[in-house]
Amino acid sequence: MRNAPKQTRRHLNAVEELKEEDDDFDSNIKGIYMAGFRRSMRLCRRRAHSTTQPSCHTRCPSSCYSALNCPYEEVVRHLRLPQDPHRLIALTGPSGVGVNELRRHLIGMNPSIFQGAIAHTTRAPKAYEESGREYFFIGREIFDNMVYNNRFLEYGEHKGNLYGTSVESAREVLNSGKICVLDIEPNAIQAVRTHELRAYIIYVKPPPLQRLRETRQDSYITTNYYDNRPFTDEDFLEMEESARKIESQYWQLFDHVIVNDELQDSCIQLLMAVRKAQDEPQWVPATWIRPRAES
Ligand SMILES: Nc1ncnc2c1ncn2[C@@H]1O[C@H](COP(=O)(O)OP(=O)(O)OP(=O)(O)O)[C@@H](O)[C@H]1O
Repeated sequence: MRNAPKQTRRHLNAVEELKEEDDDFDSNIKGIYMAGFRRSMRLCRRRAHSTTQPSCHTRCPSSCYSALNCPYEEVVRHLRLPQDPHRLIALTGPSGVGVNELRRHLIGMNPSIFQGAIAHTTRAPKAYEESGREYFFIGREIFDNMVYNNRFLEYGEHKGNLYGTSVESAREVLNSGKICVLDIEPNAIQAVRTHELRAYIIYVKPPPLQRLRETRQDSYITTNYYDNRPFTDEDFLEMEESARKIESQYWQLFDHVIVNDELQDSCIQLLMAVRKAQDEPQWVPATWIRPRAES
């Protein structure tokens, strides 16, 4: 689509406008409700990647302490106690690598254990939608207020509507005893690495180019024009370039890396990583265990 001639592009823009109502990703997959799994949010993120002016924003952790700016971070070995809430699982990676696919599979494997966080939006609900099920439908003023009060882990604008994942939504899943599984942009990692959410960060890495070509033969990439189309080599190269940038900036914050080659293998690796995160001792920032030592 990036190379579409002007005439085609104009036509695509018109199609895009006509399809404005179809912004969201299918919310009910095999009878399992996928709260928080939304194409609109992903498209908003993708646009942020392609411009220098980010349209997605993330929350500054309460202390604004940044492990990114600090060459060393004090860590301690920590085992979650059975009575403690689960650690949040945050999946991240370059666009198109399969972050959502893996998240969807994980939740689908056992929806009574894994759950996404319900997002907030300022867009109007559709006839079949209920606030608190597909989204929390709120007015712009309330949304702005939530932004002002630092209540979103990340938020962004898409087609004039605001979308965001709140700390409370994630907390609610964790407090219910389930494991909250989010897909986030790398720049939101800091927002979930908190004493409360204790996020376990899983980076989804693309396999080498030849394996991308082989494994994605029958896969489709979601474009900004809402038409799913087969992957091209240009998409793969873009994905690799994006992966390089993400890795150079965030590698030290990843708890686990999954090379998303064969989907089935990746799903098994993901399940094992999630179990380890919850049930085995892990290195975590010392400030999570002794919050006061942070200042
Ligand atoms: N291991 C894999 N093998 C084959 N196809 C895959 C694999 N992983 C993901 N896919 C397919 O690649 C496409 C893009 O995956 P997905 O939508 O999960 O990307 P993403 O990382 O969430 O990126 P974005 O947020 O930009 O959509 C989907 O069609 C998905 O089914």
